[in-house]
Amino acid sequence: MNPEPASGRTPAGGGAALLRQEFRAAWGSGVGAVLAVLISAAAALAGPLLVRHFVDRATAGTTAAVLAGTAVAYLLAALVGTGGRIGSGYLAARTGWQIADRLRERLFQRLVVEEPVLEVERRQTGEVLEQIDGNSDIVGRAVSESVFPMIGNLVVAAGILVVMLVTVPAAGLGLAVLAVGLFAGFSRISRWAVSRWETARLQQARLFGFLGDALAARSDVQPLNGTAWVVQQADHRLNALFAVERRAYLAGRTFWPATQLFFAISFALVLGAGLNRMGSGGLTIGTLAMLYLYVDLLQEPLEQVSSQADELQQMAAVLGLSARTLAESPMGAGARTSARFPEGSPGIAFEHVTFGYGDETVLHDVTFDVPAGTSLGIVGPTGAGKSTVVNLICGLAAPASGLVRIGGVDVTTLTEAELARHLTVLSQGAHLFAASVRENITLFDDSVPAEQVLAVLERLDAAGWVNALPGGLDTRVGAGGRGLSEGEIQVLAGARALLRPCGLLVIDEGTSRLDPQTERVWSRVVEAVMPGRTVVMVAHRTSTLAQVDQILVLENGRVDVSATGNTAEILSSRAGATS
Ligand SMILES: Nc1ncnc2c1ncn2[C@@H]1O[C@H](COP(=O)(O)OP(=O)(O)OP(=O)(O)O)[C@@H](O)[C@H]1O
Repeated sequence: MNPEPASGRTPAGGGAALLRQEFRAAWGSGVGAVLAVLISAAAALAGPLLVRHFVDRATAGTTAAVLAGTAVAYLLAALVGTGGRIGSGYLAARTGWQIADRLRERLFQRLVVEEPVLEVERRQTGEVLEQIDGNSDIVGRAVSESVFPMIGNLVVAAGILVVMLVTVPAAGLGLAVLAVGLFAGFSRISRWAVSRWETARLQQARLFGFLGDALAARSDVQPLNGTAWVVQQADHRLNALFAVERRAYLAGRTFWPATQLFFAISFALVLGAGLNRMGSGGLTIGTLAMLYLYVDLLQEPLEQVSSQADELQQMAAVLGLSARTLAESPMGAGARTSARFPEGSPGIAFEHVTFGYGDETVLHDVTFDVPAGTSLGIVGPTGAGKSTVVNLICGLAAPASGLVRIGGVDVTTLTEAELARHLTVLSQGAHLFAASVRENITLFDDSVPAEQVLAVLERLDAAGWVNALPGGLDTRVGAGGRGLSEGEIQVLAGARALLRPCGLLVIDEGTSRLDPQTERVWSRVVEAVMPGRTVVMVAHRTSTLAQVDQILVLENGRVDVSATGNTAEILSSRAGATS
């Protein structure tokens, strides 16, 4: 169970705060993993103590029973240590993947669900996926494979230092000073490496964005002989990424010779001091053996710490980036209220609307009115601003000035859910999911009965075609409608729009270039979905324009008043002009 909502904002404090938040969400297995790590560390520390006991008792001539008891205790410690390592490995992996899944969910929520559609579309799919999945994966792997082992290694190292300070104080103190120096150096190098890893992660996301684009454009690129260019671009990006990653990786690895030096100095200091004290009778042979084993035990944690450094630095970089992403407010997030508009077919009004993408104004002082239950066709040359008008009606963008009203209510004050309750869209570019025909029509709403879906298809004259498919309504469709004709895709899009009991319909004719048969199917779909609704249609063909009550002509983002008006008059004047 998540103690916090998946979309909860990350407080100030960046990556560390985010990691703490995520740990709190996976606290059960996290605490278990820490306990298991502490148990295995304690077992590792107990080994040399038991050896000292054994050697000192043996040299003092104790009984075989005491020695056997110590040996059994040693074996038990080894067994507990192994059990602790297995348990911590399992719990650490569990914690890591819980954290990764939650982070994935939060990043998805932020970058895909909360972000306005137009912003999401601006970014490359591969880049967004890499930011969500690639980054969460790195955090999950680092938590399970490096964070918990690192805690165990630090506990073992600290325990050894304490034993050294008690047994050979001067050498122990020297080691403590060296360890503090090593830690400070490591922190410094890490800060540098983390910033390199941040750059590397951003570059990797861009690389994936490019690869996703190249994949999507494959059918265009190949005939245009652009493959070499794509490969060259990918190569260029990979080389740049490799250069940054190499620098970041090397920064982590510079720690390795330092740990080796620390180990060599520890060996010399502790054994030198130990031998010296033994010569003067201040140390038993058992204690010297224990010191040797402890210094030897230090090698593994030190090596692991240096080999895990780059994984931890990458994790820190990713956490920092993710925390910044999660803390940003979605662009254009305004004060949406619980405003509602009346049931039925609401009217639409644009009042002196001006709008631009960035600095470029694309709609200038646009005013029009679509009374409830009537229809408006918007025409105009490419780039005139037709789709932008639709974006404003659908709440995908907000006017820079002026008002867009639906049912008399300012559309920017409506929540997405309230707008979606009243608005349905029919687009020639409708996306079909890799799912069944039925799921594509109901948009995965299992509560809609098959009979209702078939009734809708009947109204589009398509029930026979769907029933003849190998699995009927349950036939699977390829992603983007692969395996279906253009006309069939439009029928499914029409069925989707018909099924939703919304009083407001937006129709987006993406193109006028349809073959005659598909055009006939499209006209039939449009005719079936319009009755009883307020309709705004971006129109590209006369056959569909004939079905609307009014026509609005846009030219360079402005309403061409002289050409705008009642459909019958405009169409007859056009016919007159061309006859
Ligand atoms: N998401 C966007 N970001 C930036 N500029 C955009 C965006 N969408 C459209 N534009 C620009 O806004 C202007 C109007 O575009 P819009 O898509 O509304 O025109 P349109 O009349 O629908 O064109 P078409 O008939 O070719 O679809 C164009 O100059 C276009 O380049």
